Amino acid sequence: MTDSASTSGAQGAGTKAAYRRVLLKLSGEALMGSDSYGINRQTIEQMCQQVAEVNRLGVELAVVIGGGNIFRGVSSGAAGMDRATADYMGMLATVMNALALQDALRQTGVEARVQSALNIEQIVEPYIRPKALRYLEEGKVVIFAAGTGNPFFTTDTAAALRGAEINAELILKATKVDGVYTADPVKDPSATRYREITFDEAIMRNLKVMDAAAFALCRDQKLPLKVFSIFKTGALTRVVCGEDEGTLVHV
Ligand SMILES: Nc1ncnc2c1ncn2[C@@H]1O[C@H](COP(=O)(O)OP(=O)(O)O)[C@@H](O)[C@H]1O
Ligand SMILES: O=c1ccn([C@@H]2O[C@H](COP(=O)(O)OP(=O)(O)O)[C@@H](O)[C@H]2O)c(=O)[nH]1
Repeated sequence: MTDSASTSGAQGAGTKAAYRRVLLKLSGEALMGSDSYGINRQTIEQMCQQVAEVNRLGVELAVVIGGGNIFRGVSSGAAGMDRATADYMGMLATVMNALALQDALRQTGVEARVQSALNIEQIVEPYIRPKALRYLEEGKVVIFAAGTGNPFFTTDTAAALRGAEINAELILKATKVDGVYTADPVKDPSATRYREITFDEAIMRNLKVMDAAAFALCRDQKLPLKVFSIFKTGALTRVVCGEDEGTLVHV
């Protein structure tokens, strides 16, 4: 936990934020909600409400959005394709999600800017770090699209990378499960949830809630990570307020 809340002025409706700047990794696949493809309207609206709440608390929020709801380089739909080509398609999928999220946030009354790691300037502005920092200081949500801009990576790694670049105090991984478990809870119902765990232990135990490259980058940069459910109402605010929610992964 940081002590920045006292200096951030991040207060609202009796709730006090524990962080000044955070990076939220939003799973593309989780955006599908109960659908089998694309973006579920109810899920994205619910997420936008939560983002708006955090924005109102005065917390600077950047988002890295995934693309698994549309295309994944390693999916069966990409079987037989050149891996790098499939990954570029996956990155383009994240740009579509970023635009959808920006639009949904605008409808919720939150100003957001999209920056892409791949140049598609007719659609979104390119990633320019100082500009992203300026937007954050202005209270705008910055959505980082196209992952790291490189094939063979994931948006989890992009979250760790951008989180380190913008000096985020915490990476928030909003996903389909409510934390890190002793085993994949989808496959093993007897798995139990950790309240906290170190990066080394998570890597050593091969707990696959985030890929190893992302874990390693967070660990090396001493960037703590909270894993929590995208579907639990109010969970994002509780995490940002330092409450007991999900799993904290730390050095
Ligand atoms: N030890 C574990 N604890 C929690 N989730 C796990 C674990 N091992 C595998 N998972 C799976 O990892 C998924 C989240 O990671 P990932 O596939 O990267 O999803 P996302 O689309 O959120 O990036 C969860 O839905 C869960 O089923
Ligand atoms: O830096 C990156 C980020 C993403 N991707 C591609 O984009 C897809 C979608 O991202 P991801 O699987 O991380 O999305 P999520 O799991 O959040 O739905 C990946 O499968 C990769 O094919 C990539 O090649 N490089």
